[in-house]
Amino acid sequence: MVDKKLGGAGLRGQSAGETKLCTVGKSGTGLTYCGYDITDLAENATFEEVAYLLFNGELPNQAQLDAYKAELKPLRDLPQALKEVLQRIPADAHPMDVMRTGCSFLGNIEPEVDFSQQNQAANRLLAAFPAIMTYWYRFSHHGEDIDCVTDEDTIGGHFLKLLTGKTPSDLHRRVIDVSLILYAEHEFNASTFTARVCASTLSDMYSCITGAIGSLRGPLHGGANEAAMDMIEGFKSPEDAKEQMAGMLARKEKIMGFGHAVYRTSDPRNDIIKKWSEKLGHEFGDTLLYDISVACEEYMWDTKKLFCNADFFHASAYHFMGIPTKLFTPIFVCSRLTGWAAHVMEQRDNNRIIRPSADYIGAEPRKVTPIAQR
Ligand SMILES: CC(=O)SCCNC(=O)CCNC(=O)[C@H](O)C(C)(C)COP(=O)(O)OP(=O)(O)OC[C@H]1O[C@@H](n2cnc3c(N)ncnc32)[C@H](O)[C@@H]1OP(=O)(O)O
Ligand SMILES: O=C([O-])CC(=O)C(=O)O
Repeated sequence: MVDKKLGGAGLRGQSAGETKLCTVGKSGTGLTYCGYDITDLAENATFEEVAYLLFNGELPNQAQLDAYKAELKPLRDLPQALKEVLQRIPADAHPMDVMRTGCSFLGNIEPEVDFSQQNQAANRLLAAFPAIMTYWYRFSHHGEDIDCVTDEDTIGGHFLKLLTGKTPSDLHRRVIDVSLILYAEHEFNASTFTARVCASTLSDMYSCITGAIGSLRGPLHGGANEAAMDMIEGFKSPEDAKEQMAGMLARKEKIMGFGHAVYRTSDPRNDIIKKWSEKLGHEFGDTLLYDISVACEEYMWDTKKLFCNADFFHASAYHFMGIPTKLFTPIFVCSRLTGWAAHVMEQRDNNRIIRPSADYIGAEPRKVTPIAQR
């Protein structure tokens, strides 16, 4: 892991543009948003403050934060036409496909007609994504036609209340808020780069975000938190985890939730979510899943020098909060939308269409043989 191959396939380590939004793998803890360290933000800010920071470049003061939250709250409800679309999506659909469709459909009925509406479009998605996910989930899985408005003050609390219908505990509100902060932004990762490529053609905000959701869906990116959950659920004990992981590595299988395209020795988000996972395990009254996760972490480091990325301890943390596994990656969407939209705005500010070149490795020039002679 320490000797990561740079350049070549995957554009690893190559600069593909400039950003003021984020640094990954630089000095300090290795992740900053607009100059603020992720650990500082996770301890001393809320997700709405981070969203404001990414969209405006500065943290809000209290009056600005109050005004921003007041602006977002009326945008939480879903139009009837969107509810009807969500009602038609079956329970066995992939929830990331639901998010992609929800985003795309909203772009049909509330389009971003010109770029002066970009903040409005981003705020609409930020406020409405929790309801898109939970309205579909509760309708398709439990036949409930839920009210998409809650009295919860924050986006995280609003999501938890929509999911369960119950007022969340302060601990759960805080953990989901921290999780949304951790997932909000990460420089030129695959989904953000997708959004920027789309933005560079001067396309609309909804198209950029819809494309980004498609890229986040894969198990090598956002889908890893669900894949990690599926894996750790199959381990009976910390000892069993180590034994089974040895087999997986011998079969050259990828262990989801480990490794990173940029970080070499650790992901700064891991320590933060790991601590919250431990706390939640104690509150849950059964820390087995946490203990198994710690055994996986130790084993992977000892044998392969591979470390947990942001996704690994999110699996146990979300599980302890009673969140269904299939909603893990959609929560990532609710958060990363802020980073994606901020990058779309930044790309538009100084745009040139993104169009790299390829090294040709195909056939030498040749003539078309008439079809009867092929
Ligand atoms: C929020 C996020 O999106 S974080 C990323 C979430 N994704 C995952 O957790 C999926 C599992 N991890 C991976 O597939 C990879 O580590 C990635 C996609 C994140 C990064 O890929 P790369 O930058 O190509 O990995 P890297 O160059 O560090 O790989 C070095 C070696 O370690 C191996 N390796 C890397 N990660 C893992 C893993 N999780 N399990 C097993 N082997 C691994 C690679 O196969 C490679 O081996 P090789 O040289 O024999 O081919
Ligand atoms: O940066 C990456 O390649 C993946 C990642 O951790 C993220 O998007 O949060």
